[in-house]
Amino acid sequence: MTSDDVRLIADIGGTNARFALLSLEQGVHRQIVLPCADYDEIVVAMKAYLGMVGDPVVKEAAIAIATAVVGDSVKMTNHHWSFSIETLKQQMAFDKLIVKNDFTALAMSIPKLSKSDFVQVGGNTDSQLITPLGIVGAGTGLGVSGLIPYGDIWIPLEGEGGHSTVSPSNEREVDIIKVCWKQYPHVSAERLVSGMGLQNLYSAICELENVEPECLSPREISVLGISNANPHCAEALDTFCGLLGSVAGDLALTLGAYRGVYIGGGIVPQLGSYFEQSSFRKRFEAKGRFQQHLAEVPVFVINAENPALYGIGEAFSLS
Ligand SMILES: Nc1ncnc2c1ncn2[C@@H]1O[C@H](COP(=O)(O)OP(=O)(O)OP(=O)(O)O)[C@@H](O)[C@H]1O
Repeated sequence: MTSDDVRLIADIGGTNARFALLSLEQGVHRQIVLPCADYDEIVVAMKAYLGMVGDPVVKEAAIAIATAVVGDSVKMTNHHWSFSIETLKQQMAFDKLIVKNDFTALAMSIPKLSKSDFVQVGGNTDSQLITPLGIVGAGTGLGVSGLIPYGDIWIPLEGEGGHSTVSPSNEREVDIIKVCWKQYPHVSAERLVSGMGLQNLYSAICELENVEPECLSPREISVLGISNANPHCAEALDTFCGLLGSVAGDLALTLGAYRGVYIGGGIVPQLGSYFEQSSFRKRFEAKGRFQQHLAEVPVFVINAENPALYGIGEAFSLS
C-alpha cells in the first residue's frame, strides 16, 4: 500500500451498513452509516457510499458482516442480502476483497481503541494474568467472539455463539422461554438478547400477564423500560440485561477470559447508567462455585463509534 492508496472498509449489520475509507495518511475516515433496508443488494450500497465520498479509486476492500463466513457464498442472518465474494469483487473491480464476521472485526478493534472508549462495569483490572478476552454484543442480532493472546499478537475467533441455546436462570425465564417455544423450536440467545429479543421478551411477558402487546420498536421498549413508564417494557429490558449477563459470564468461563469481557453492539452503549444498575453484573457473576472468580473479571462497555471499522482495517495485515 502506498501513501496515496485508499481502501474501502465496511461493517454490515442487519440494520446498519457502516462504510469508511482507510488510507495510510488519514487512517479511518469519511465514515457514513447507511440503512441496509434502503438498498436491494450490498453492491448497490457499496457503490452508493463510494458515490457519496466522490468515487475514489479503490482496489482493495475489507467487509465485516453479520453472519458466518464460510466459503464464497455469504448470506446474512438477519437481512436478505446474500452474495458471492468472487462476484462482488468483480462487480466492484477490486483486486482484493476480504470478508470476515462482524464480531471478529469488533474483536480486532479492541487493542486499537483507547481507555476512554470503554466504560468499566464491575470487576477489577489489577490482574496481571495473560488470558483471552471475550467479546459479545447485542444489536439486530447477538454477536460473540474472543481474542486469544499469542506472543505479541492477538488472534480473533470467528464463531456464531449468539446462536447457542439460551439458558434460563429462574422460573420466570422458564415461563418466558415456554412462550417463545411456540414460535421458535430452538430459542437461541439471539432470540432474546438482541433488538428482536427485546420485542420477543416484551410479547412473551404481555402474554404471561394476559395483556395485549403494543407494536413497539426495540428502542421504544428500552425507553419505556428505563423510565419505568411501562412495567412490561421494564421487565423485558431487565430480563434482556440479565440474560446478557448470563451469556457474557458463560463466555468468560468458556474462554477463560479472566482479563475482561467487552460488550459492543448498538443497544447496550445507549442504555447508559441504567445498564450498570441492571441485573447484568449480578447475573454475570451468578455462576455457582465460580461466583468469586467471576466477581474479579472486569466487563467493559465499548462506547467508541463504529468500532468494528477499526478492527476490519486490521484484516489487511493478517491476510
Ligand atoms: N436505544 C435502543 N434501545 C434498544 N434497542 C435499540 C436502541 N437503538 C437501537 N436499537 C436496536 O438495535 C438494533 C441495531 O443495532 P446495531 O446498530 O448494532 O445494528 P447492526 O450493526 O445493523 O446489527 P447486527 O450487527 O447485530 O446485525 C436494532 O434492532 C434497533 O432496533
